[in-house]
Amino acid sequence: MKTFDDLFAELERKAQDRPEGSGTVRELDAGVHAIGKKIVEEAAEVWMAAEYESDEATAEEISQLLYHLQVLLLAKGLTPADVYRHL
Ligand SMILES: N=c1c2ncn([C@@H]3O[C@H](COP(=O)(O)OP(=O)(O)OP(=O)(O)O)[C@@H](O)[C@H]3O)c2ncn1[C@@H]1O[C@H](COP(=O)(O)O)[C@@H](O)[C@H]1O
Repeated sequence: MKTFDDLFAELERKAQDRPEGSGTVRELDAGVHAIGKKIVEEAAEVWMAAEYESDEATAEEISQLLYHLQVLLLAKGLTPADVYRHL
């Protein structure tokens, strides 16, 4: 099972190697403004799923929100350690 840190390591490699067809590369190229909009959209989907959908659907929406937050970390040159420091 993939963890938060596993996913971040994978996305760092994608950002570096820029493989064809990577959604992460596409999103990084779109920039912080576009990534921020995805985060807001996914956060709303988490809220709606939690109120009106199943636990499984909620977990899936949370995974997508975490993914987009990680893309924002990469776009800003931050790492999970920069976040963990504040937890
Ligand atoms: N975990 C994710 C992940 N979660 C969410 N997403 C993206 O976020 C979108 C969210 O889905 P929605 O249901 O909101 O879809 P949507 O609004 O129709 O999406 P778009 O039109 O914006 O693509 C998905 O279409 C994906 O583009 C993800 N994209 C990639 N990953 C993982 O990231 C890694 C690298 O992916 P690539 O860079 O694409 O190779 C792989 O391990 C992937 O599994």
